[in-house]
Amino acid sequence: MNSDIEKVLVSEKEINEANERLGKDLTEEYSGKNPLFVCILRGAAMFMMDLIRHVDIPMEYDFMDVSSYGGENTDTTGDVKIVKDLDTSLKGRDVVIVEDIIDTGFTLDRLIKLFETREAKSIKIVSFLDKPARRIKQVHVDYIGVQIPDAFVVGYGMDYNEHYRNLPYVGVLKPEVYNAK
Ligand SMILES: O=P(O)(O)OC[C@H]1O[C@H](OP(=O)(O)OP(=O)(O)O)[C@H](O)[C@@H]1O
Ligand SMILES: Nc1nc2[nH]cnc2c(=O)[nH]1
Repeated sequence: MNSDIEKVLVSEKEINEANERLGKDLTEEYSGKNPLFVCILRGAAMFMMDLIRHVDIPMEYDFMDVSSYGGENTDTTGDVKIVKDLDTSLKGRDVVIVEDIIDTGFTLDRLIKLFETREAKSIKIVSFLDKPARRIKQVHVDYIGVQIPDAFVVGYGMDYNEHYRNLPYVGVLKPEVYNAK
């Protein structure tokens, strides 16, 4: 285990189990619909690539980069900025927004409103993690991998100051890691 990690919250085994279950559910729901999976960079990249191995139907994907947290800031600003937009039209498409984590809900709330203006036929959300204790915007998350308590997590795509995204599990950092920065 990485020496900066205090505790593993979601193990590799639990990650694989969640992805298998979610992939099966999405395969059933979207059969015959050629859904467009929209990966919200950067955190959700690892999750989406694992998830779609279990989605056994024709589908497409695209990437969008939005940002509300930056650098050493582990709290939300409520201000969501589009850094890179989609290349694919959403008009008439069954869209699945793929997120790594829903925390305050600000990012998702903003994205859903934006995608509605782009005339998507349907919009559903799959998030690997859900942290309901910190919700400010009430958003409906259709598919959830794992619910976690109120803690700032890293790994499996998620960063602290751009580090730890490559860890194959989700964990909590030791307090001294923050103090050292
Ligand atoms: O529910 P919220 O409070 O809005 O938080 C969730 C968002 O925060 C994270 O992204 P972040 O801005 O950290 O960017 P990153 O994915 O590039 O690390 C995560 O990927 C979500 O998009
Ligand atoms: N890395 C990381 N990004 C987040 N964005 C919203 N919540 C979190 C979190 O717990 N960890």
